[in-house]
Amino acid sequence: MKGILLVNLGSPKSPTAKDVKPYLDEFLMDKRVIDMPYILRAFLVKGIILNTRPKKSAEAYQKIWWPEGSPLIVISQRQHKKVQEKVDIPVALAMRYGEPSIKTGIQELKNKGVKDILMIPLYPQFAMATTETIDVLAAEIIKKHFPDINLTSFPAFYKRKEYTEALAASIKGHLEGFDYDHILFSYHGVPERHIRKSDVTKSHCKMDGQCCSTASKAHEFCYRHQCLETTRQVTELLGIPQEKHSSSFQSRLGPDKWLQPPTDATVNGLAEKGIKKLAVVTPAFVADCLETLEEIGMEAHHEFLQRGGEEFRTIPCLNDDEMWIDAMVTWINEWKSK
Ligand SMILES: C=CC1=C(C)c2cc3[nH]c(cc4nc(cc5[nH]c(cc1n2)c(C)c5CCC(=O)O)C(CCC(=O)O)=C4C)c(C)c3C=C
Ligand SMILES: [Fe+2]
Ligand SMILES: [Fe+2]
Repeated sequence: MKGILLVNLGSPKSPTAKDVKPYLDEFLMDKRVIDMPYILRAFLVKGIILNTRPKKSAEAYQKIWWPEGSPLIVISQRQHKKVQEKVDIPVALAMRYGEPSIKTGIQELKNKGVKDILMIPLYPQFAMATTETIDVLAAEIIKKHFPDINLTSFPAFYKRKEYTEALAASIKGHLEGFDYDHILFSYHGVPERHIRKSDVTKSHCKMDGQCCSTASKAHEFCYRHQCLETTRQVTELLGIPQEKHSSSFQSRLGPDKWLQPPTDATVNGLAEKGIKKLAVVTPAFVADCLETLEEIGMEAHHEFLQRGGEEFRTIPCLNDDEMWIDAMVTWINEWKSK
């Protein structure tokens, strides 16, 4: 029998420093997230970051936590339930960090008689820190614990029309009645080094403003290209002119050079340039989470108003939007009928 495994990032068990610490430990000790040799990574994460960040992050989580739990988890559960209602094969949900684990998700499917799994990492754009780490861990788990199960991973879906059309329709709906001056596409950032490491040609990605719009084999695994391409496709579908939109990268952590331009400086710069009505959309996430609800919905919103902006609209992620659920159902049915 065939089955589906949906995988997202994961959240701490509760918004307390005590529960945020092990979550950050597992997350940041992943060599595809902080891609340093083990000794250096352990020094940076266990010796420095874990001393102060859990408390600061817990405070941020407390601001966005829902009575039912972490928004990322609750929304992922809603997505899981809706997809399951629309397909006739078992669907399980797993998280890369924390619970429910990928191993538990595969076990759940196996218990239902599944031998052939389509795993869908819930990230529209490929990144070493997201899609790749899920693929690698799932392959290790299969090899070690479930050698009789066949697993196929669904690639990043940034250019599938079901996704871009669902995103465009959702943005359109959320912009209704809002006569915005500018719309910012804010993607989660990654260090520039991650882009170079994923460059299969070893020479294409220069982060020079040209490479991502020049056709290359590198783009299959270029996060920056896939983000900029997401913006291009969606703005084209919505007819948003060039001068009314831009893209930026949020959530920088650590001393490395991250993708440019940063969202915080971009939002501040737009306000200082006289933009009064700003909409922000976050297409690197398919479920609202700390990065969208707090960093954009609260922090960026506040900074924009402080600098003379008048109206700020955070466009929700796709969450359990029907067109998005139907997009996943279409991909599942296509795979199922192969
Ligand atoms: C080196 C650090 C990080 C990289 C690289 C990174 C890439 C990356 N992350 C997401 C999606 C999410 N990240 C989230 C939270 C989060 N991310 C980092 C660090 C890196 N992310 C940290 C330390 C945290 C935890 C919160 C904090 O302390 O700031 C989340 C939210 C999770 C939640 O529980 O709500 C998501 C989702 C992507 C897509 C990405 C690369 C493309
Ligand atoms: Fe992150
Ligand atoms: Fe590029």
